[in-house]
Amino acid sequence: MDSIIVKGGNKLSGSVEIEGSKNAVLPILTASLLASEGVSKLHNVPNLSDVGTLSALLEHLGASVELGDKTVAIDASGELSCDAPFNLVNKMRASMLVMGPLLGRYGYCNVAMPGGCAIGSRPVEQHIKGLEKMGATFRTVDGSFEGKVEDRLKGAKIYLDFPSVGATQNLMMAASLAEGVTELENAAREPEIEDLANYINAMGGRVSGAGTGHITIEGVEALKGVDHTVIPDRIEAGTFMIAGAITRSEIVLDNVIADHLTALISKLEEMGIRIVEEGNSVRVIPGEQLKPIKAKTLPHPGFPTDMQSQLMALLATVNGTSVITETIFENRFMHVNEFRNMDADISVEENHAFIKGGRKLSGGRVKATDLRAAAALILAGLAAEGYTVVTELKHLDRGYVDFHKKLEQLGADIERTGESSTQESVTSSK
Ligand SMILES: CC(=O)N[C@H]1[C@@H](OP(=O)(O)OP(=O)(O)OC[C@H]2O[C@@H](n3ccc(=O)[nH]c3=O)[C@H](O)[C@@H]2O)O[C@H](CO)[C@@H](O)[C@@H]1O
Ligand SMILES: C=C(OP(=O)(O)O)C(=O)O
Repeated sequence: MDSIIVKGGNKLSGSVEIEGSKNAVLPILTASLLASEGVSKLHNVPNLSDVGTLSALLEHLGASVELGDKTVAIDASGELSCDAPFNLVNKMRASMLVMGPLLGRYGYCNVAMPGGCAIGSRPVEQHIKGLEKMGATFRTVDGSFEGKVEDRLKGAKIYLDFPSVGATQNLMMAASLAEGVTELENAAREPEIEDLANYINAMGGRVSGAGTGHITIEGVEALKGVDHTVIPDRIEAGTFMIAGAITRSEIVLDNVIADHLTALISKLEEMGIRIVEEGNSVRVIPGEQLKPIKAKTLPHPGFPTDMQSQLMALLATVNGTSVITETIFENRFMHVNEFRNMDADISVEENHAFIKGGRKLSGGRVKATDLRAAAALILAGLAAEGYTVVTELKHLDRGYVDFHKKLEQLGADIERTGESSTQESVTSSK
């Protein structure tokens, strides 16, 4: 079984290059299905297993997908199939994002339900309700959502009960080929939504207001393939900010949009860590004595749930009691037990975690419970006494390119053992 072994205590120094965003490239890959002519070429694509998984699904649907060095070329101009089977959908939630493009282009989709996952049940009723408002009808057959549209989707006014990232993306894509204008109210405002809107607009679409809670989409007759460069991964960047902070080391992160990280940066500053912008780079300068804080996860521009476990690792090294409140996913404290195995003093009441920090963490054998927990446990290992062994790395490979190699380059004492000790994420999962 693959594992990462970290010996804690090393200081880090130097710089690290941040990859393109996983959560931006996945919807953009599915949006490529909207193009009935031309080829899309995506740049700054991270070499992640999720990209391989989704590419395999697009190929199953009939698109041709060519993976290169940080690029993917997608030709979806031929006739596509509209059936996304369970074995290709169950590995990742983002597979649901083929629904909007298929309904928009063909008026039909049959997409298996990915089901719940470690961090919560993750229902999709906001996706379905919005698509129904645009004229689709759904039935569930053998665990799949079969959606049909008479003729063509129609623009509609849609209010989202919660600013769901995935629902906003699915509806934006569907509406781009609908007849008339769609207005999304209480839409998600994540930077990845803006990146998707920019891609759709370059393809010939008409999306305005992305990045705000009110998005307007004017449907067009057809879209075409284009070149697009994916935005930097704000969560990978945030994870490396914490790598600097948890080892009390000054490091530099290259290829970062600091404006996408305002909530995290403000929390780190509150703790006594300076984050200095230097063009497209940021320098992380931890103070000597860090302070405990309170943080609450919220939809963007609030503090991201995808940074919650990494922040918890850091707070476990800071004297005093910190409190983290998780409001996005009902079951995203699975890593707490693993941190406890490293001697962290953390208690959980409902959706609040109380972290009594300052006691030296000790190495141990721990299991990644989800993607971000994998990174968080490795970060904790950097600060722990002795050796930490982190297993279940399939989660890590979904979202981090060469994580251990990047940390080693910065000076960490870390190695990866097992079959895929050299990460070959994209090709191995396709
Ligand atoms: C590939 C990708 O971009 N994944 C991100 C995306 O996931 P994803 O798009 O799945 O996240 P959503 O914003 O949709 O989900 C947030 C919350 O809303 C709930 N919900 C969502 C849809 C719905 O129809 N009904 C419903 O109740 C979910 O169960 C969850 O509790 O945003 C999450 C929240 O920032 C991030 O953690 C994920 O990394
Ligand atoms: C939860 C995450 O991703 P996904 O929605 O793809 O599971 C994440 O990136 O932390």
